[in-house]
Amino acid sequence: MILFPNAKINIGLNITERRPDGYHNLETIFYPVNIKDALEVVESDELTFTSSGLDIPGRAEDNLCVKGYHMLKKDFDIPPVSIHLHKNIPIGAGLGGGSADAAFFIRLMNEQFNLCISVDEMTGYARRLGADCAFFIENKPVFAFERGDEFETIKLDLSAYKIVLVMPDIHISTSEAFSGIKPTPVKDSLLELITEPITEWKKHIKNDFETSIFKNHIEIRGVKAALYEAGAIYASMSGSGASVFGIFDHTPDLGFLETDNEVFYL
Ligand SMILES: C[C@@](CO)(OP(=O)(O)O)[C@H](O)COP(=O)(O)OP(=O)(O)OC[C@H]1O[C@@H](n2ccc(N)nc2=O)[C@H](O)[C@@H]1O
Ligand SMILES: Nc1ncnc2c1ncn2[C@@H]1O[C@H](COP(=O)(O)OP(=O)(O)O)[C@@H](O)[C@H]1O
Repeated sequence: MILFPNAKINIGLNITERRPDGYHNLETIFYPVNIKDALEVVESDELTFTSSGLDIPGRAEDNLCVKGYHMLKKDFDIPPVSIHLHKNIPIGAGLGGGSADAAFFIRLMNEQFNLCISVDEMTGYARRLGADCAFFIENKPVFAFERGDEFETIKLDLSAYKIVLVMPDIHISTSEAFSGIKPTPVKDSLLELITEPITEWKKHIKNDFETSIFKNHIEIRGVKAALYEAGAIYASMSGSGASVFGIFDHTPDLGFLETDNEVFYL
């Protein structure tokens, strides 16, 4: 069976406090976007993992799909499988690509081997693999809170707009990004701010990672400024970076960004 795990963007990201477990409480909007990997699972004599497309740092046994397999194997009588991942979603980008693969792997195994795992249980399994992994089980726009793994569904439909995603040649790991953060409580919750017209978002909706990441990587700040100059209604770095997205009411000409960055018109 083949599934196509998609990326997400974060619209707003407030990191509010450090938790005793070493994680941070945060609030953000997760919104699914149309940039996808391809994930294939075939029953086999032994567990194997191969990949094509973008290079994935780290060993195959540390891939989140393989971790997902071992996690499920403890609780279910599943056969060995050959996993093939074609990687297209940029890595170290704040797009949750690895988390999407892991969540789609759980969904795929559930369907392929009739494991009868409920959506709530799949969400629980996904949460064990990574904070934003749980979002990709239902894969609908949500307000996320606590570690970013508790959700409230929101009505948000950006299909009338053009979303452009720009990936500079810089990769930032999530833990590196958290090291530059001083948590701050929020005045106005994103759950309220997101209901304002998109034209108002620029004034109030921010990503707390931008301050420290922009200080260390001035090029990323430049990409965001360029998106606003090109007419974006709203632009922001996604998650812990390094990708930046712009929301437009038309398809912009961003040819000038394409020499130094990868640009996706979604
Ligand atoms: C912070 C976000 C916002 O979208 O960053 P992105 O990865 O999407 O950029 C995500 O929730 C990340 O989710 P995910 O990438 O699954 O995080 P994990 O693998 O669980 O954690 C990686 C590391 O990030 C830090 N971490 C992550 C989530 C959180 N709420 N508090 C944290 O402090 C921890 O240091 C942890 O060891
Ligand atoms: N299926 C996968 N796809 C991408 N990265 C993966 C995968 N499985 C494990 N990883 C690891 O996760 C790291 C990317 O995580 P992170 O920096 O949080 O990225 P992102 O910006 O995509 O959320 C990679 O460096 C890689 O070592």
